[in-house]
Amino acid sequence: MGLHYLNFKQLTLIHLFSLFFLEIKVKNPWHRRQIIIVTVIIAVGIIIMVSIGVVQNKPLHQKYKYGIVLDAGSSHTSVYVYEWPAEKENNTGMVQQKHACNVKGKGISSYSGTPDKAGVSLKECMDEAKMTIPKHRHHETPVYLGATAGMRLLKMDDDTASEKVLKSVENFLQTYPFSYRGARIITGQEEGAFGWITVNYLSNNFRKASGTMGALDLGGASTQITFVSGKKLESPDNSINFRLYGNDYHLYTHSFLCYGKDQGLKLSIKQQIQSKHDMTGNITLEDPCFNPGYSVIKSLQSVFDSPCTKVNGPRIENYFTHIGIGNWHKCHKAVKMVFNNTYCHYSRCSFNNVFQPTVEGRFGAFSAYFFVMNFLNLTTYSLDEAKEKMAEYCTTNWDTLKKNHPNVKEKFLGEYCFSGTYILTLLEDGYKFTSDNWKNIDFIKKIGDSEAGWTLGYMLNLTNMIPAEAPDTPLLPYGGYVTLMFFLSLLIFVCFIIGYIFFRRKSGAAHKDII
Ligand SMILES: O=c1[nH]cnc2c1ncn2[C@@H]1O[C@H](COP(=O)(O)OP(=O)(O)O)[C@@H](O)[C@H]1O
Ligand SMILES: [Ca+2]
Repeated sequence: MGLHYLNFKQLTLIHLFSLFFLEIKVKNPWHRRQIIIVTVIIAVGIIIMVSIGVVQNKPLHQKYKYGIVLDAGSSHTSVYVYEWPAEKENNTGMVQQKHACNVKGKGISSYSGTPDKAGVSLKECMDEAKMTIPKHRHHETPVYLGATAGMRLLKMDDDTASEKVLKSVENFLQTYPFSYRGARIITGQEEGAFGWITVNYLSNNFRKASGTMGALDLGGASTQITFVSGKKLESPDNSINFRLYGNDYHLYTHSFLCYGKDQGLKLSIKQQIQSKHDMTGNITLEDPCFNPGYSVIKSLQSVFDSPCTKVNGPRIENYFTHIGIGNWHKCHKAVKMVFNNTYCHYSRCSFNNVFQPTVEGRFGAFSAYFFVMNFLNLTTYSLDEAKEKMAEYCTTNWDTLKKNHPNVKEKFLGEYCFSGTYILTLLEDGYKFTSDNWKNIDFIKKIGDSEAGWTLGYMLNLTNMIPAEAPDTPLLPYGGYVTLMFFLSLLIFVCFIIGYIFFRRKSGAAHKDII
C-alpha cells in the first residue's frame, strides 16, 4: 500500500514538473539556462531550509553542573564530585561520578577526642574537588556531608562530642567557595533508600519495564537491605514509598546498627570471650575465624569500647591474645551466634526480631560486600562453592597469606576469613537468601563510572533531580531528527532530478512531434 501510494505521489510530482519544464521549453528559447537557474535556486533553498532547521533545533553547547557529597563513614570519609549536563538534569542516568577522593586516616567519629581536627582532615580531598570543578561553577555547586553509623554510635555514646565533630566539619566546609548545604547524621532508612535509588538510577531501571533491583550495603558499623516487595509490610518503620518518573515504588528497608563488618567482628569476639572466659586474668582467644599462625595482643577495650558491645561494670583494662585456629565450620557457628533467630513477633523476620518479607528479584551488593567477595574471588560462585572456598581460605597459614599478598593491608588480610564468613552468614542466615536465589546477587563496586552507595541518591533527592512524573521528551531524539530531515530533503532533490530527466525525454519527443 505504502509503496503504491509513494509511487503514485512520485508520478504525480514528476508529471507536474514535466508540464512545468515543458511549458518553459516550448515558450522560451532560453529554457536550458532557466531550468538550471530554477533547479539551483530550489536546491539552495532546500539546503538553507534544512540548515536553519538543524541549527535551530541543535542542543545548545553542553554546559555541565556539579555537586559534591561527602560520605562520612565509620571507617573513613570519601568525597565524591558528580557532574551532569545542565539541560538534562531531570533525565534518568544523566548524573555521573566525575571524581572520588578517599580522605586519609579514619572516619570523622574517630575525632571525638579532638573534634577541632575533624574539619581540616578533609582538606586534601576538598582541594582536589575544587581543582576538578571549573571555577565559574564553584559558587553554585552544592556540598552535602552525610555521616553514617560511626557518628550514630558516637551520638549514642557522647552527644556533645558528636555535635562538636559535626560543627568542626561544617565550619571547615564553609571556608570553600561552594554552596554549603549542611552536614548531618543521616538515618539508617535514608542510607538504605538512597543506596537503592543510586543503583537503580545508574542502571536506568526507573524508565524500564524490567523492574528494579534491591540494594545490599555492608559498612563497618551498619548494614542495609532495601528492595521492592509485593507483600504487605507489617512494620511501618521498614516501609518507604517513592513516586519516581511516574511510577510508584513500595520499598522494604532496614538498617542494622552494629551489624557492619567491624562491629560484627566485635560482637563475635565479645561473644566468644564471654562464653569461655570470666574476663579476669590472662585471656587467650582461640578464634576459628582467623588464620592459623595469627597471633596478636589486643586490648579488651578495643572490643568493648563501642555501644554495640558495651558491658556494665568496671572499665576493662586487660589485654587478650587473639590467636587464629582457622576452622571455617567452627567460625560459621560462632558468627551465627551474633544473629538472634530465636523469636519473631511478625509473620517473618530476618533476625533480632526485625520484620522482613522474603527477598524478591535481583540485588546489587556493594561497599564491603564487594571489597571482601572480590578479594576472596567469590563473586561468581554458588553459595555452596563459596562455602568450600572459604573453608580453604580460612585454613591457609597466616605467614603464607602475608607472603602471597604483600600489598594488602594486614588488618584487612587478617580479617578476610571472618569477613567472608560474616557475609555468607548475614545473607543466608540473616536475610534468608538460599542456594537457589544466591545467583540473583551481583557483587558490584561501580555502575559505569559511578560508585554504588547512598551518596548519589542523596544528592539527586536533595537537588530535586528525580521528578515524580516522567518529563516530556521530544517525539524524536536530536540524531533521529537530523537523519529524517536529511533523507526527506534527499528525497525532494531526487524527485527533481527524476522530474528533470523525465521532462528531457518528453520534451525531446514533443519537439520531434512538433517538427
Ligand atoms: O579494601 C578493603 N577491603 C576490605 N574491607 C574494606 C576495604 N575498603 C574498605 N573496607 C571496609 O568497608 C567498610 C566501609 O564502611 P564505612 O566506613 O562506609 O562504614 P559505615 O557505612 O558503617 O558508616 C569498612 O568496614 C571498611 O573496613
Ligand atoms: Ca558506608
